[in-house]
Amino acid sequence: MDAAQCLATLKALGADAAVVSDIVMDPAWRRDPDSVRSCAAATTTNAFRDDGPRRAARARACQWLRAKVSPDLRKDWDAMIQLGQNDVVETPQRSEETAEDAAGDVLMQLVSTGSLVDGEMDQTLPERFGEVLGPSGKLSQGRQLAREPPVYLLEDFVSASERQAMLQWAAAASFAHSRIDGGVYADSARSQARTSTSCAVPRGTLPAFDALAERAASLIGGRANQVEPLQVVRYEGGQRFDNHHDAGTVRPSGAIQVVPPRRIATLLLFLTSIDEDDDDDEGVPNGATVFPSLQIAQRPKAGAALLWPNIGLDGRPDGRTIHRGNPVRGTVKYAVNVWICAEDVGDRGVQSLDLEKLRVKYGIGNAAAAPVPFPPPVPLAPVAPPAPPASSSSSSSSSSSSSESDDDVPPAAATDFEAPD
Ligand SMILES: O=C(O)CCC(=O)C(=O)O
Ligand SMILES: [Fe+2]
Repeated sequence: MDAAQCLATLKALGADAAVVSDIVMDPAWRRDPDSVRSCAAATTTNAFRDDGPRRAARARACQWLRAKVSPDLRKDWDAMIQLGQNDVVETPQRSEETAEDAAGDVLMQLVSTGSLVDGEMDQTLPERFGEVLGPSGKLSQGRQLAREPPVYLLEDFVSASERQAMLQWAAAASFAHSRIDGGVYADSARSQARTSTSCAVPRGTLPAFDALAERAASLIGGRANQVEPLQVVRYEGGQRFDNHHDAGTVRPSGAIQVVPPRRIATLLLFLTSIDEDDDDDEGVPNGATVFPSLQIAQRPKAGAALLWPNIGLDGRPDGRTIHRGNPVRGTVKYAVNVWICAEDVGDRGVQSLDLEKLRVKYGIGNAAAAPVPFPPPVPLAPVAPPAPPASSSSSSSSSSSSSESDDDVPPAAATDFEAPD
């Protein structure tokens, strides 16, 4: 794709192509924060009207543009795309849309922000979550928010006194900026995608926390040793956690690269409630946990827990359980992450696991051991890029997508966007 094709794609999609073209024809745009934000906003305008193939085409154009943005301004670009995504997911039009449309939105966002690149999959997860959680399983009396994959809301999962004890502990604990990718990789970043603060809870801290870990693990037939040290999360002042998957990093192909230890399931316990009254004027559910592909938006409800599998019935990470924590405004949200893993993590905690051994054991990061690509949550039909206009740019940029990284971005003086002759 080059500049002319990118613009033609956006034009064909009815995006504010005039705005985009004004911006991108001036090579200085990529270093100017206002232009970067305007460009991101213009490229996502009305994206919710696109069907799957059109979304895919738009995502490609967005991704290509993002690669041209000066690296220090990528966070501005991503923030704008995320804003557009929130609009897309929460607008009333969504009720008419199918889960596939919603998944298309997620893909579009993930792809266009560049948070996805090709990766490996985990083929070895042996658990069949559905057998335990399905209608005949142990949890059939939980309120089932989605059938497949099964997502449950478990009211009063902890008692009022347990919850109070946890909140009291949290009030005195020391919270730090939350991390992504489990905080286990060197590049596990203080991410703009996750702006909350959090705090790990070592085993033995409080009987209520230990009981929670044990209860959660036993629900799916596991042991407390399979639960990572619990993590209390706190959101306030617009803090959020953008779309992500708890089992690992979502790649542009839709593949989810597992980050060890392998999180089979997540139980998210809400310690506080947020009512509808606390929503802003835009009608975005304040602080809700949202599964876009499953069209679930669960408001925090004190004492209740959400439980979902991170793997599908085929034992592979399931893209349909990509989820996010909506921004929290005007109140404080506390929740506890209970990540139930395929292997024992015991008292040692994640940090002390031999990650290299795990990577070797499960073929993570080893292309030869993971030859089968994980299908994207919703297969998007390939779209032929629109033919470039007759006065096509002489741009020689041929970088197309996921291989683009900060290193690949041409230096500031590159001329990809110079106006055609
Ligand atoms: O806060 C939420 O609603 C979601 C939190 C979450 O998904 C996480 O911490 O992994
Ligand atoms: Fe999560």
